[in-house]
Amino acid sequence: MEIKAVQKATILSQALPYIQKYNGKIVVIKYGGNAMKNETLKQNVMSDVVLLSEIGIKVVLVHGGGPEINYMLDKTGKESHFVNGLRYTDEETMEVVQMVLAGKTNKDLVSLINQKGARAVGISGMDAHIIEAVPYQAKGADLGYVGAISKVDGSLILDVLDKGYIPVVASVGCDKEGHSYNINADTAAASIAAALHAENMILVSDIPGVLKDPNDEASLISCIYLDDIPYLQQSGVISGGMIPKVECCANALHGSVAKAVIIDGRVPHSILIEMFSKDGAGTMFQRKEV
Ligand SMILES: Nc1ncnc2c1ncn2[C@@H]1O[C@H](COP(=O)(O)OP(=O)(O)O)[C@@H](O)[C@H]1O
Ligand SMILES: CC(=O)N[C@@H](CCC(=O)OP(=O)(O)O)C(=O)O
Repeated sequence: MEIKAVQKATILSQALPYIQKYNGKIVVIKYGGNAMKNETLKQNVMSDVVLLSEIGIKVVLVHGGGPEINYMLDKTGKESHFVNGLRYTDEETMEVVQMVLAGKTNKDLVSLINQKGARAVGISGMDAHIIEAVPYQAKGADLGYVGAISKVDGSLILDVLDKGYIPVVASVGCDKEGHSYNINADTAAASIAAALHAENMILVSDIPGVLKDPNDEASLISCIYLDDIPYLQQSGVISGGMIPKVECCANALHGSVAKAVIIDGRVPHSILIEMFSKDGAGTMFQRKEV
């Protein structure tokens, strides 16, 4: 018992400088649908979010909910079709995406945070023009109502933070004519993190990070420099949902976010380990080798 207490005190004393570094700073945490499938895991991640807020860190929670969208589409007999990790989104699919993300998933997370003693405000990228979208058109792909982000207005999020609430943001955007767009949640997190000049953007998934071999969880790449990314893409090391994730980490760093990481939400307190330990967790993205 005594040894455990000493170990805990040591961990806390080592964490103190990091806790001080983040005080009053903005951290954007993107919570992906794959890491929401398990209730215990969800509770753990939300407990960490609440703890960060309690110690004076301004946490912005941006969330996805891909598996839940799949489930609802399945129920209505609609098949999901992905191109480079992005869901082809026709009008019917868009309705389901909006219902799931801005409705069920958003409010479930808000409720969990509130139960843990903090105060969360659930919004979507459509509120107060947070995410202005245009049709996504990269590489000649027509993905229907998938949105690329043309502008972010972070003022509502800043107001919510200043009042001591935790903003919980669903990744749905809107164009100038008021049409809804389906935004990949990693993309939404990176653009919001850049607009708010966040200290850290943490993408929480259910994999250890970027793996050299996606079938081998022990093959974690713990640090990726921006210059390494084209090789990882061209060689096929990253595919599917990892493509937007890696692009987003690069965009966040280009957009003045100090640090971007992909971590494993299945590891208890992985967010705290990432932020408050020397070695961090998962895969960290850096501008250049120093
Ligand atoms: N090199 C890689 N390392 C890890 N995962 C990879 C890699 N390449 C492709 N992937 C895939 O990317 C997925 C993570 O993206 P995604 O499913 O969109 O997660 P989330 O829902 O958490 O945003 C992994 O489950 C894996 O199937
Ligand atoms: C365009 C696009 O693909 N949008 C995503 C939005 C949700 C999301 O990104 O959820 P995860 O974080 O759980 O993957 C989708 O429809 O699944």
